[in-house]
Amino acid sequence: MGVKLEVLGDGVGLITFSNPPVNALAMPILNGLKSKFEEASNRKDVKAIVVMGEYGKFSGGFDIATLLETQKTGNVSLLGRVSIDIMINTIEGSKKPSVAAIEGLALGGGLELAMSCNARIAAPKAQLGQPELQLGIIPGFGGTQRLPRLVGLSKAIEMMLSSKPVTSEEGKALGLVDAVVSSEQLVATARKWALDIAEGRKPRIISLQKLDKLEPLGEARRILQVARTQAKQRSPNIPHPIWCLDAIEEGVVSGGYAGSLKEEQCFKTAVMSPTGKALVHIFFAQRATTKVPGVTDCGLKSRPLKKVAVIGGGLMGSGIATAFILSNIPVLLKELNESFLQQGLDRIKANLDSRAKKGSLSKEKYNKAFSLVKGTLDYKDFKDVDLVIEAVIENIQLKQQIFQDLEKYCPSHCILATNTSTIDLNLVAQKIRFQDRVIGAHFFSPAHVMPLLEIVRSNKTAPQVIVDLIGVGKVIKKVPVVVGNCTGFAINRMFFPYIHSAHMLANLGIDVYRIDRVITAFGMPMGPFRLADLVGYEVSRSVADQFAKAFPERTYRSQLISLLMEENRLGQKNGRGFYLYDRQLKATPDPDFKKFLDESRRRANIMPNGKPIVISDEEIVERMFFPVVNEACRILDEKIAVKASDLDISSVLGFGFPAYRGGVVFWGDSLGAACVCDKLREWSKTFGTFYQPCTFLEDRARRGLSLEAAVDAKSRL
Ligand SMILES: C[C@H](O)CC(=O)SCCNC(=O)CCNC(=O)[C@H](O)C(C)(C)COP(=O)(O)OP(=O)(O)OC[C@H]1O[C@@H](n2cnc3c(N)ncnc32)[C@H](O)[C@@H]1OP(=O)(O)O
Repeated sequence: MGVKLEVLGDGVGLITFSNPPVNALAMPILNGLKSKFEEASNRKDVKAIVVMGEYGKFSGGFDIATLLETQKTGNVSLLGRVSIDIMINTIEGSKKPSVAAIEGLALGGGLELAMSCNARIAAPKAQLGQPELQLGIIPGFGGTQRLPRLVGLSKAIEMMLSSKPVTSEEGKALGLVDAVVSSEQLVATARKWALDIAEGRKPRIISLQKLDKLEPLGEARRILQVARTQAKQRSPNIPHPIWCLDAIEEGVVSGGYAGSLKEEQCFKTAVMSPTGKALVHIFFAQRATTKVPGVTDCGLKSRPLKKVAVIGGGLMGSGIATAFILSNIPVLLKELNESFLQQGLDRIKANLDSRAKKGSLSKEKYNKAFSLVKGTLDYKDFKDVDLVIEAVIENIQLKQQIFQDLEKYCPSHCILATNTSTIDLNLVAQKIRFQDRVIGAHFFSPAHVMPLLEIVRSNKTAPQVIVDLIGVGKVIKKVPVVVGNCTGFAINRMFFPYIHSAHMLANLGIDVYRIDRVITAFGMPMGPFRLADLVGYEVSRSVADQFAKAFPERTYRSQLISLLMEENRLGQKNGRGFYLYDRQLKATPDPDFKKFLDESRRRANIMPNGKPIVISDEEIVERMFFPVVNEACRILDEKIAVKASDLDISSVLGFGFPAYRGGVVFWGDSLGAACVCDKLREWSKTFGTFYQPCTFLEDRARRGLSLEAAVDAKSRL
């Protein structure tokens, strides 16, 4: 880690910085850059400066660990005054011109550093972007000022608000990059460019003072107004997109320096905001999922995967097969008969078609992907597969038979995985000899789209097999979360109290449409009743049965869904469920729905004195999610998950808990363990054991500890 200055024979001062793996701009690097720029600026033998990152990467941006430390300590001075002090005064204000030589990536602060130079030369396919909003913050080293001046306001706003990078080639077309040259030519071209500027053959462009790409004031204000309206509509619960637009506007109206001052202020506010804290937490939580103590720290390497077999071509199996072939892994799809097999292959084709229709799959890639799937009816074809994923219906006997067959036909190194979402792994593997190669690979529907892979290990699963499956997850671009074995594992276990709470509230007199509205306003993609319509009631019922058996004391059973089914209301599937659906599947509340609700409430008979309870929207959210936090605590206590951040990521990627609230445990902590515990205890007095806080939560609340603090009990796995 460090910054060095090398003065080359042609008079170019080459500044190289390194901070593996992504050359993050930690404070020592930024201070090193400042000092080397000053030195180069003052040296008589330096005519011009080229700056580049080591290891084929420019920079992944400001060091996010520093953001975390600032948030944890509350010490905003850790952020320094980089924008004014280094980017404007030292780099742009240098006596010598500078050129950035970009390879690999220039993201966030990395791109801001490059934009402070007088030109940017990039190797092909580098990624350039301002992804700060994804972290709940805004660009803080001048990005809100320089990007609009280089690429125009509309494109700059789009890049910042979407957090999406552009390639070198796109950057060239936009004016962000001055030339794209091969990696071998990169430094030589940058040196020449820098000398051309120093010797007057090319203009010295100072991005912060550029005006030609900025729209006239009236037009700029209109663009900003439209962006503001859209940002508020799209993300009503988060403030930082608006702060980003405020900083841009200040720069457009009052000039780049005033804009930089405004940006600095908004950047610091954003870093310390609840959204900034939550999204920085999510960034690290996502990267921590592949660090499993006792498994990934033992020197094991994931073995290469050449061929996968998927058993069952239903919705899940076809989605899983699609995920593999899209990542160039050959798949053998096994079905019971020709007709089922054809249906499975057709489903895979439909998945690819839908990608192609959206423009995200070229004809060539489509053909390549589809050529990688082969159908079979015979286990004899399994002799060279490295991984089998069973994705048949949730029937224990059927799964046990399949695993016995697999043990017979698959090679001895082959991993045997089940996609069950609820059934105990030990039951699935009960009848086979080598249970150490059995693992759960729980995908979420649609499997080729949803980003999460819940990897379930039993107490017998070999660490090598877990490491292999983490590797598989990465290959197929999923976030793998490793959890222990129990009914529902981690994600469905957290989710089931949410659904039960919704039904309890409905039977306590709260309107189902109001519940859905409140939960959507909180940030979930849809409310629990709209979701039930989408998923189908059979699935909900079979999962509910499993939970009722495993956790009877905290199961709440309602008659509502049975009442709907009795009248052939099956949800979205037949256009009538909690909602009515038109041809475009647009859901509208049904005025006649009240009769089902009244009957369900009559049968449940839990309204105090027979009258609906009266509660605020805030309490609806708490009643829905505090039991989820409570279940997360049980999962941590039982060591089904090894760290709280795994549950945060699981809740965000598995059931759509808003990332900007940091995941369920982080959110619970933001309210305080005592607050969650006290309310649950209070509700449990009237409404029973469903709300009873668990001992882990009680203990944390009593000791004033956070829920995410590490668990000290020994693992039960
Ligand atoms: C003031 C400024 O405007 C503010 C900023 O610049 S904020 C930062 C803006 N930059 C970003 O948001 C980029 C964040 N990083 C990424 O998107 C991705 O890491 C990447 C595209 C750079 C690389 O992706 P990939 O190759 O899949 O590697 P990935 O596993 O994500 O990261 C590798 C390691 O680098 C770390 N890392 C990545 N970017 C980092 C950063 N900006 N700061 C600190 N660490 C970073 C990761 O935490 C991870 O560490 P680990 O190995 O200990 O878990």
